[in-house]
Amino acid sequence: MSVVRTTFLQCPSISHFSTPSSSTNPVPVKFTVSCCLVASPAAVVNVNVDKKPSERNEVRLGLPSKGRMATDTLDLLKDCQLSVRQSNPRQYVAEIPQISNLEVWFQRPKDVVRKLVSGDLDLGIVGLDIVQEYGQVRNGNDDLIIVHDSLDYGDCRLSLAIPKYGIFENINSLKELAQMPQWTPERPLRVATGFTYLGPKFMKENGLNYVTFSTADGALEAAPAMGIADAIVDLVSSGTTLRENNLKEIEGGVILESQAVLVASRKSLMQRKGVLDITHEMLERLEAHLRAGGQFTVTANMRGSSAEEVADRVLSQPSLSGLQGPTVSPVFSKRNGSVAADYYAIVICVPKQALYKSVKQLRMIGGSGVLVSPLTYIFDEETPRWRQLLSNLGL
Ligand SMILES: Nc1ncnc2c1ncn2[C@@H]1O[C@H](COP(=O)(O)OP(=O)(O)OP(=O)(O)O)[C@@H](O)[C@H]1O
Ligand SMILES: O=P(O)(O)OC[C@H]1O[C@H](OP(=O)(O)OP(=O)(O)O)[C@H](O)[C@@H]1O
Ligand SMILES: [Mg+2]
Repeated sequence: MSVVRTTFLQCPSISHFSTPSSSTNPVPVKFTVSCCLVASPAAVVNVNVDKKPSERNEVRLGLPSKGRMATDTLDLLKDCQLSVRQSNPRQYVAEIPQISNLEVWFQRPKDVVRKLVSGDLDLGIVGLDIVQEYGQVRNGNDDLIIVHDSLDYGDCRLSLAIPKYGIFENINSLKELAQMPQWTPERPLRVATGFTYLGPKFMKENGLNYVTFSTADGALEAAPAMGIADAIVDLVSSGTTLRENNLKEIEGGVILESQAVLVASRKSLMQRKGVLDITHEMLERLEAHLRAGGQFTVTANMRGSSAEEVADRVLSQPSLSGLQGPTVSPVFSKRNGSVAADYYAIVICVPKQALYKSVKQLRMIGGSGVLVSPLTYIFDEETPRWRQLLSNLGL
């Protein structure tokens, strides 16, 4: 018999228990809620308050209202020429003037996901960890669709960590942790986590049977040293917080790699007018911007007998093929009264990491006057993510 029990360390407004279950049955969970709900005055703005959610005509995008994702999300949208216009930082509704009929709602990341599930939002940008934790992906339910899975910020991982000291000193893998004789039904492994769905699911899937869970709102890394827990499941990025609290990650202990994602409600995509078009536009802009972020445009002059001969020289170098081969144009000059092209200008896109290598290769084949500029957007043919979304929707 396994023990998977969840109690709260702090802020005991919600108690959350589960009864012991066999490993094949889902854990029945009972919630006891003992808090009062207070409507936030700022959330009651004069937008559609008299309409049922299904009756609204506007498309709604949920963005993180606070925390480390908030600014980065606004910056990313701005870089895609989708600046969010918020008349007052305390107002939770805003607009993106570039996209008509779109309302932006600022919410806590977990509420963005909950509201996507409930149909009160249509699109959202949050961390993948939050989508997996709160997105009801739980019962094989595919209400939410990840439209863009790597927005290139908010990188972190959800990881199990244990103390470096005491009985854990020589434990370096999940397998070793599971095999420790200390864990029994009477004295289970105590894990503190804010991820009360993903944490227990991971432990169960990995055969850790005698485990009990508790949760807190922050500073989880203190729980082992305080004697409240043996291990924690929390987000890690640089690893500094773990290190400073004498904790370590172990082999096999990464539950999820996360970064910011664009997520949509399947129902909205299929049923609400305008959602699919707005999703397409956002996806195109995001892809074009993110793709460009990794590249420079490089131009150089090269002496040659013809455009083909110059192109041949450029293509002989592995780092100079660009996105679709080089653009080669004649540079005309007047000599002895007649116009001739002795030089050619070449334009290529080069991955940022390969810049110096590319410049050296250009020089080697006779390139001079090399100019390097940042790229803002690369709009390619229809993005694979769009095709994937349509096929996911059966369209
Ligand atoms: N250390 C980190 N490094 C990078 N990204 C992180 C880190 N911690 C969290 N994130 C990402 O940022 C998201 C928001 O985290 P943030 O800490 O801002 O909010 P929160 O922890 O839910 O709120 P709060 O800390 O105010 O209770 C997370 O869901 C995750 O995707
Ligand atoms: O690996 P690191 O770079 O040290 O980051 C990890 C820390 O970042 C997050 O906490 P956050 O700063 O969001 O504070 P919180 O505990 O209040 O959420 C997370 O909960 C870890 O504590
Ligand atoms: Mg945090």
